[in-house]
Amino acid sequence: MVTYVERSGLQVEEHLARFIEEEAVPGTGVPSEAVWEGLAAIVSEFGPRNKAALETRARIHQQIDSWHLNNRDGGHNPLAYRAFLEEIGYLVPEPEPFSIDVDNVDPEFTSIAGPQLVVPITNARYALNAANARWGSLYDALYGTDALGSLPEGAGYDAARGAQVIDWAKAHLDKVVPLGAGTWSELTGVTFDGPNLGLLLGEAVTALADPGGFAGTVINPDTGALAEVLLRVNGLHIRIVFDPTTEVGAADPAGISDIIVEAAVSTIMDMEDSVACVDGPDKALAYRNWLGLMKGDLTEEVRKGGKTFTRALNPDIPYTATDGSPRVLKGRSLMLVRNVGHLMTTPAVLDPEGKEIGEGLMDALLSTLIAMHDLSREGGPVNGTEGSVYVVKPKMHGPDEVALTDDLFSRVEELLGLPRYTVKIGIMDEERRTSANLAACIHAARHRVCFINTGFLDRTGDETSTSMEAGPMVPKAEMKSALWLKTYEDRNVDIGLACGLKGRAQIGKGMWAMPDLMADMLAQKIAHPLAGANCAWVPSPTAAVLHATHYHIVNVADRQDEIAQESGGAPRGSLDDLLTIPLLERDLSAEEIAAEVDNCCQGILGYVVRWVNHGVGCSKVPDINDVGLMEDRATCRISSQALVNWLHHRIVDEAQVMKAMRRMAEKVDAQNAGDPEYRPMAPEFGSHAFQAACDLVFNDGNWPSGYTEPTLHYRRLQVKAKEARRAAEAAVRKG
Ligand SMILES: CC(=O)SCCNC(=O)CCNC(=O)[C@H](O)C(C)(C)COP(=O)(O)OP(=O)(O)OC[C@H]1O[C@@H](n2cnc3c(N)ncnc32)[C@H](O)[C@@H]1OP(=O)(O)O
Ligand SMILES: O=CC(=O)O
Ligand SMILES: [Mg+2]
Repeated sequence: MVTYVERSGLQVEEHLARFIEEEAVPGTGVPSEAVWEGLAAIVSEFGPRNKAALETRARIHQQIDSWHLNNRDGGHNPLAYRAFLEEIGYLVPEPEPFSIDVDNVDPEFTSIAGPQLVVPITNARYALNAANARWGSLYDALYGTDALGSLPEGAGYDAARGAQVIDWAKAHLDKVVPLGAGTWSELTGVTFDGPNLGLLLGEAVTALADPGGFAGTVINPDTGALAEVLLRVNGLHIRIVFDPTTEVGAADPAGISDIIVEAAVSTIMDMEDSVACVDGPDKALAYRNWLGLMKGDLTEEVRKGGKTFTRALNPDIPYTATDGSPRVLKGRSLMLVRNVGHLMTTPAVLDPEGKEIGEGLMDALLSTLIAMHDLSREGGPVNGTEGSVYVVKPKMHGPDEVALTDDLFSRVEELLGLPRYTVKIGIMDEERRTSANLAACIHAARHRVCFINTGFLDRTGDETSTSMEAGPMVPKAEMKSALWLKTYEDRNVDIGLACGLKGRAQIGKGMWAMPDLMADMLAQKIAHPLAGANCAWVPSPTAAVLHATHYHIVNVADRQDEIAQESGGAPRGSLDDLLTIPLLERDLSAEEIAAEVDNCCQGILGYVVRWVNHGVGCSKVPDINDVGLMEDRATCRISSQALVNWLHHRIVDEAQVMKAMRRMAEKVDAQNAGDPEYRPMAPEFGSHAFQAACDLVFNDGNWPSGYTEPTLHYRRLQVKAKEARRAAEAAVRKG
């Protein structure tokens, strides 16, 4: 039973109300009443506009469905298709050439290219780790993963493996901060005097090939000995740590014990696709962790390797610059908060008619309110130094929806007494109507856009969903080489550059979704900076460390200039290429079909079972080949839409998919057998978790845009209600 309290005509779930009034509001200078009145005003002013945007989505979807049904037999006619899309307002006129006009954006967006980490905000242990992932050990990342081709064996330090790691890391330094003569592995010591760094190679002394790469030193305050030499490559710092008292340092000719790299330059604290927040208490948890991050006092007891310790946010790092002045490096990643999109409503707050309010409306006000603690902080490490709040807005369809977000934040600023455009927004380019009108979308937020990012996972789901009636789609793996996707990635960069994002905002690329395959990531993800992206998403701090090495090699600002020159300001790939539907144009063998069905079913079930039963919004789920894949709502959208599409076009039938679902449920149960909290789906197949997976697949396109949220929320709420009932009955029995 949910308990609500009345606030300014709204019914607010009690945990959320208490959190806002007792924890979030104090210290902001904004009275609680103003927050509730503000929320009520936003709900009444923006609720109808939000609803109208969703109706437009539905209308467009239905028009596109009809068009395909009417035109499917004559073969695809791109000209007629494009004219039709213009006619229904799916494609809007391009704005006149313009440059974004945004002020007070932190250097992490404007000038420092590097990895962007994403983390579920509801997991405080991970969120703290993420904020602290601004810095990470290159030695540890290479040693502890398959980056160099194999995984470590046993628990102790393997000196031979360590030697391989050190060789790789020093060879990397040779590439990105070379010495005037010799190599980093020959280094026996250093001297420093003002801007001059002397690098000793036995009897010989050399300098950095580019002396400007020396940024400063850290001296151990207890011993007065040199603790670190700071280098800077393409704006990113590298800390060479000297500690001959450690096993690694003692064995190193110069006493180097580690190489720490500036890794997660920015981090998205995610309230969207990697979390499972379905009610007031869940939303309060997400907001509470954001509050702790913004106040700087979030902590978490961590039990690990038989020890318990308290994890807190790292302090800044003091050092001495080459001119002798004391300076600090930021100890934490620059944090953004990802709000939910325009689709969902939340039972956490009911409007005066007793209806759920738009969850995105609530996120906008409350996540900005909470960030005011950072804006007003005096002393202590702050998040941004420029007085801005960074919000990522996902899943917007086209420029009108971006304008809605822009206006919403203007109203939020007004209500909270913040200067106009304090809130900067990151636009996820992850719905087809946004990609197809990207310049107009950027234009709609030109005074507050701090990034555009190709969320290719949601975007792939939307590709299938939008063109559901056009025919059967290629298998998931073939989507990656489809014309639309290459065009989408190229055009995003080209349009971003043409709209003046260079030096003012990030152009970002998507997630590496195989968290354990670090060798592959090291080999492949350099493609993102090479493509002109000044950030790209990684799933973990370790991945951030390894991906950082790519930005040492590639100077993104230079790449952006080259790309702009090559493309001559016009996007590579045409709009027609972008709109090319990835239809299946060959016969698939029965084995190919069965493998795709199994693969999709396993991914969906492996993700959904933890979401629905345990409220875990992002999981590493082993695929058919036992490779752990990052699954979140976007990947679940892809897999479920893939099956919906093949069912709809009779590539497979319901019986075949249901059989695969049951078989894969058994497999997922087996994969989770070691988890005492896990509740198996087989042999009954009647649980809400199993039903949720079936709802997503056997719905014949009933969920708007193929989103998974409606069914996941519904099923999770059912499970939570059942658990609450059981707890109440147990309490009664206990007396
Ligand atoms: C399409 C999109 O929207 S993508 C964006 C949404 N996706 C994400 O946010 C991905 C975030 N990543 C994750 O949630 C996790 O990395 C998963 C679920 C993929 C894998 O999690 P696990 O199986 O627990 O990871 P694994 O066991 O390999 O590592 C756990 C350790 O890494 C840390 N870690 C893993 N991922 C992260 C992260 N994203 N941020 C911070 N720390 C992390 C944990 O804190 C833990 O370390 P600790 O014991 O010191 O606390
Ligand atoms: O949000 C990211 C995506 O790929 O979707
Ligand atoms: Mg997404």
